[in-house]
Amino acid sequence: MTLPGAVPTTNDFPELEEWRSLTIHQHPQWAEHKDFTSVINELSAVPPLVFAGEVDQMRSDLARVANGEAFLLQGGDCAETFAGATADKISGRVKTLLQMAVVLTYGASMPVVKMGRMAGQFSKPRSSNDETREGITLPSFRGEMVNGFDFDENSRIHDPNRMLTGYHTSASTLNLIRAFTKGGFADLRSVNSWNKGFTANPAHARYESLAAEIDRAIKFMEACGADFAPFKDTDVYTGHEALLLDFERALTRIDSRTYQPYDTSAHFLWIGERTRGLEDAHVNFLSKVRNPIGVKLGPTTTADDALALIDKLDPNREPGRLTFITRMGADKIRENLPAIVEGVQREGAKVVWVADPMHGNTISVPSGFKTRRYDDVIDEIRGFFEVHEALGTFPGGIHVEMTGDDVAECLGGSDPIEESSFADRYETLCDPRLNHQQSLEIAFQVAEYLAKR
Ligand SMILES: O=C[C@H](O)[C@H](O)COP(=O)(O)O
Ligand SMILES: C=C(OP(=O)(O)O)C(=O)O
Ligand SMILES: [Mn+2]
Repeated sequence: MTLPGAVPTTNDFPELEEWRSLTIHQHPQWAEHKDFTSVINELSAVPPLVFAGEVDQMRSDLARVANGEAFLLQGGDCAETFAGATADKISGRVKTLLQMAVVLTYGASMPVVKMGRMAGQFSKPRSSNDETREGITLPSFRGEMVNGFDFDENSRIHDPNRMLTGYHTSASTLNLIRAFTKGGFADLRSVNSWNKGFTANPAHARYESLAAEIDRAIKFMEACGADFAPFKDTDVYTGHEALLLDFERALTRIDSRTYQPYDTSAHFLWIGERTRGLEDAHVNFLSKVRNPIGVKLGPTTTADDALALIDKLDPNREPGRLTFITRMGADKIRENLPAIVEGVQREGAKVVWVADPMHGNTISVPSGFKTRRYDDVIDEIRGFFEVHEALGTFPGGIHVEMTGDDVAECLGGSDPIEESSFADRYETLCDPRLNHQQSLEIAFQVAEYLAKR
């Protein structure tokens, strides 16, 4: 659609400023910082990280998920780090995501929409504002776009200049994701061959037959002379929690085709469990941009909460606009989810339902590490599938904290991670992630459920 006249600017959209007068939780204390205004001015002028057309494409891909015609895989670090934006680490994560996606595509017999918690996942809501170690209390670490992880007074200051580093690190990460996924690296046959490393591990013998089926399907396509050119490229979208509204507002631009505001910091943005207050700043701001939006729903969510969020964030009931990411905990999902899904069903709204099996299953072990048990993660996913199957709704996807590295942060899996490995291989700055093997195992198990549906 081309509209006549000059393209408006964000100044022509006063509703983009409404959030400023509302209650805002989990926001950095940096408005008085001497560099705050210059940073915001700079961020308001930098090029967008994503284009509105791609955002629209993702919304329509998610509409297919809402309609039960595609499955969503969203994964990446709990908290990305600036130092972690290296070619090796980014390719490890992209590779793992693509490997999972191939297995899920086969299991679901449908396209998989792929989204990294990548290229922008640099800010964290925390349970507590402060952290105390050996009698010293400092502000909590809130992600590298806010403050530093090192436990010293200087590092924990909320510094708006970090938003600029966050922007540039997101840009270089996204550049590499695009290069990998459009430059032949994502070729279906290579991705499938990487999965052979997983099944070669005797601990994963039970997944061999599924892996062999996928391999045979690809060989069959080759034998038939199928053209593999379209399978050399793929789309990997980006998404992060839209926590820092200063940053999100500064990256918002008016699309020259539609004259509508888009938050160009990522394709997809979600609102966290701690900031989803209906009348609060985060819900207000995200209701004003055209991106597909997610909301995390924790164990206290009621059907009325979900319906009110739909009215605010998806008043036109547009499939693909709104994703509910449920994170109840393995022990609560079967009890809490049905009423919410039934309420949404009664209303006739079409949302994407996604399971985050991580955030309701965090525990602390005596050595002090935060962890999650692989079995709880799988159990929450299983509960999510059971509820949707019973209600006739579509379990649209999974959202996991994962990495391509061989870390030891979550317990268990078929090649089990034990607590004794945490001392050497626990690297996350916030929540524990599934390592490469655990991530693939989740994909194989979910593919088995999807194949049975
Ligand atoms: O990633 C989610 C939250 O930021 C995280 O779970 C909060 O962790 P905390 O309870 O240690 O603050
Ligand atoms: C903060 C997060 O989750 P939640 O809002 O569900 O706690 C997260 O996804 O890292
Ligand atoms: Mn997390």
